[in-house]
Amino acid sequence: MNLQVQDIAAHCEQLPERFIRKQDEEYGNVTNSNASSPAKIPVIDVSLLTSSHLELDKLKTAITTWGCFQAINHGIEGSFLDKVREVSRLFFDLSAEEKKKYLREENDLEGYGNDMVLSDHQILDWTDRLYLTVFPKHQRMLQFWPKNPTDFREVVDDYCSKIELINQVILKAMARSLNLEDNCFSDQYGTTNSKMFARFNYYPPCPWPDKVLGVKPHADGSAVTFLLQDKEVEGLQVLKDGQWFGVPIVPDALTINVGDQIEIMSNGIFKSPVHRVLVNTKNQRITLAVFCMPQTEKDIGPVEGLITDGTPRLYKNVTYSRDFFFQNYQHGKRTIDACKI
Ligand SMILES: O=C(O)CCC(=O)C(=O)O
Ligand SMILES: [Fe+2]
Repeated sequence: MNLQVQDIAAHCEQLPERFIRKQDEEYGNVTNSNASSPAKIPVIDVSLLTSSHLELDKLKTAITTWGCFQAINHGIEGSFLDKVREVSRLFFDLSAEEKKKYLREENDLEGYGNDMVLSDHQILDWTDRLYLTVFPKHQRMLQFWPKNPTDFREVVDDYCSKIELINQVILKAMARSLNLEDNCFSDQYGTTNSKMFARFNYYPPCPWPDKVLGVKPHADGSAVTFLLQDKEVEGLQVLKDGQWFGVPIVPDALTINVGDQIEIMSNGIFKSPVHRVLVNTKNQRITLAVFCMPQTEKDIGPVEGLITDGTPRLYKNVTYSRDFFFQNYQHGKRTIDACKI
């Protein structure tokens, strides 16, 4: 039977071999060493992005260097963020039997389960996930949307609609920070059917925290990712200049990072950061990552206005699909490298 990580954490006395990380496993050109420092990830006041040049400059600096920032004053109440955390926790608190109603198919992402196994050599992440397509709405697979807690669906729907509004603000601000037309990034999303996926991540406490990773080093295949961190337990690290930095918890902030698709659209100016997750012996950690991106059928590519004699085009036009992402990820390659000219 396919055990979830939550079951393994509760019942196994020995760490199953499949989870043991290789200390020197490579992803792109990244080495997976243990060392890390606390990070000074920039904090951006979203409410100022429409009026303040200073804040726009801060945003630009943040995403050209770190590729991520902590967003405050984004318009979502702290009490509502707590509600989102609560329904996420209540779902993972359900019995194993109850959660299995939402189990994903073996070779599909949608639904509840641990790592999708893509190859025999794959090292598994110490995490269980619930993965849901949220937008476009007609592509929701409601059989995977928990009925319990009873307000789960409503809260997630509401939260994701609020995230979409923030996404629009951020995309416009990114464009303006480069003196481009407001809509130059959002236009590439297509007028309908742009995509949003929600991934609820559950990291059980782990008796062998040095031997596993919550999530292996990766960059997101999204355009922009919105992460609601656990309120108390840290674990996320981001790679900058070859060094790992811990991402601290900022109360009521959303941790926002650029994904590969904005790196491509910005012709490499904005960076899609490599990140990973560590786990600990004592505390479970629950996060919610929301991935926003253009409709899959649509080609994306660098914005014309950014291509000049001095700054030639760095990326091809590509259709950045989920399959395209996983074909590269499976072989320890960065998808963005396959998009380079
Ligand atoms: O749980 C986290 O802190 C990050 C999760 C993540 O990187 C992802 O879901 O892509
Ligand atoms: Fe990620």
